[in-house]
Amino acid sequence: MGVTLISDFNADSREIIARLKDMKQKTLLEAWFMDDSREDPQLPHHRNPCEFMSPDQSRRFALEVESRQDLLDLCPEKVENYEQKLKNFYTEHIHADEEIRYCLEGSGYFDIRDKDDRWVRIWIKAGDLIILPAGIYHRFTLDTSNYIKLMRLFVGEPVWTAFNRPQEDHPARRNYISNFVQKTRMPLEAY
Ligand SMILES: CSCCC(=O)C(=O)O
Ligand SMILES: [Fe+2]
Repeated sequence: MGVTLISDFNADSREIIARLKDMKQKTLLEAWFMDDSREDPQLPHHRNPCEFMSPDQSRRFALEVESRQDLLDLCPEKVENYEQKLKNFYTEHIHADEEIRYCLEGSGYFDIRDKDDRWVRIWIKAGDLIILPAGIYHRFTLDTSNYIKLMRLFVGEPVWTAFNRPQEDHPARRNYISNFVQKTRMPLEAY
């Protein structure tokens, strides 16, 4: 299940952001470990047998966003250089800042690397909010429905830059490894 459903998108975007700010925690999205196949990325890529993320594997995030956002309507008719954009989104990368996305319509897959470098596929649908920490390796693709409408939210100045893997010396990567990956190796009671 997602975080919340905000169906009234015509509401002032500041109101939406205020509502997002009210949500103090993020619930587990539908997420699973991926198989190793290089076939069509838009297929679900479950392992056999399926291996879903457990609630304990999900982490909580406090959400603080400023009122900076834009909309991305991702389908062939509405986006220039659609094929190239999709290819770029599916290239493994990091950012210097958090990546915050709220799904208004449609669906798609965010793939993130876990601490053991396995791909975890997270299925984002209308009403879902995802916040990827700065420095986490990730990529994105549409699913077979071929459409998603995303609100991109930023803390501070919008920065789009993607740094493709490998980026082990990037400050955001180093910070992520020391603050996040090492903590997730500790037992849960240590939080
Ligand atoms: C379509 S939004 C997700 C793609 C992505 O990782 C990015 O924009 O950096
Ligand atoms: Fe990204």
